[in-house]
Amino acid sequence: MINPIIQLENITKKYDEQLAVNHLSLSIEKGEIFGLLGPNGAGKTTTILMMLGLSEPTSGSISVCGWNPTRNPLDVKKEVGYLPDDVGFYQHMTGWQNLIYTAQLNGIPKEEAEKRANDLLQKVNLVDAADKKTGKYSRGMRQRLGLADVLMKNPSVIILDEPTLGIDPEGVRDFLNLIRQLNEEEALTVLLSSHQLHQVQQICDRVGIFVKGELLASGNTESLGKQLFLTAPFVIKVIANPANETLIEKLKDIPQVHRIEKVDNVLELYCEEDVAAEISKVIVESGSALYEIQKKDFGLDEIYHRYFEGGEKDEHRHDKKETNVGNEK
Ligand SMILES: Nc1ncnc2c1ncn2[C@@H]1O[C@H](COP(=O)(O)OP(=O)(O)OP(=O)(O)O)[C@@H](O)[C@H]1O
Repeated sequence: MINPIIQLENITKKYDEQLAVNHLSLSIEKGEIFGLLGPNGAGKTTTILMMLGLSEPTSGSISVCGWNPTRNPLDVKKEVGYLPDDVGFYQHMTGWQNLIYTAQLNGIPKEEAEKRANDLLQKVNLVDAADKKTGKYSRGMRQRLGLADVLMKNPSVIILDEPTLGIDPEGVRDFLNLIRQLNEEEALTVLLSSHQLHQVQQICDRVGIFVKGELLASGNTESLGKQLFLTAPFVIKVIANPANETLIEKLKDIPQVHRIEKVDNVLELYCEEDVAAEISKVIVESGSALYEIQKKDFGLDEIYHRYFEGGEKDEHRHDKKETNVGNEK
């Protein structure tokens, strides 16, 4: 990594005997949007608190904007805006007043604070609600105000813990677009945690899959599939007629094909490489008609099912050959 702004090296965090984070190493580059993704209890919040200097790692080292958060929490606080999952405002104060109050706490001069509050309220689309008490804001409005609030001190990094929780689908889309826009316009580095892989992966440059305190894989979604499903990262879906045992036996002879699943005339071939051309050739040469062949977007659906719907297995680093029914090689 050329220019890491956040770097965790071999971080472990234990709460008494409970291991919350296990030998985590992670680098986040300046200007990227990184998604720390994993089911509840994976250790996401604990990791964030350690980056902010609000919790001390049991072992390992952390650098955020060049600072050690345990030793220099105030220097980290100046550079990093943090939006917790349960953002709270002074409910009797308006959105505008809350922002100005945050500016005062951060020692921002009045004139600059007012200008910044105006700009940010516009950016997060809350100009019309600026004079409304935050006690009357919806969850989505509070999240948008929260974003404006963390940006008041002009941070170089923002960390958002479960930022889409409790927002309706349209609100989620708007909120994520806003994060992307701010990342581009303000050259912000964004770290967000979520257990909603499908929701947030669209705006993340890279994601890390975090399960039971361990980072199982990180990268863009294609590379995640390859890392997590080592033996057969490609799934090729084929509709052929007849899709009988003779054809299946011939397809199994392709060395890169690990396993085949069949439902009616649809075959799904789990392969270690993209051998779609070879598969088409075998089907046509065997005399079957080939109606459709396509590469399935395997990584995300499978990752989602296995890691985010509670289906994760101890054998997570291997492909699930053993769970297949029917046409195992
Ligand atoms: N203060 C604490 N004392 C003891 N155990 C804790 C503490 N905070 C977290 N844990 C445990 O550490 C593990 C990781 O929790 P953490 O809150 O970091 O996960 P998470 O991925 O943020 O989950 P969620 O999405 O539910 O917030 C869990 O098993 C949790 O019970």
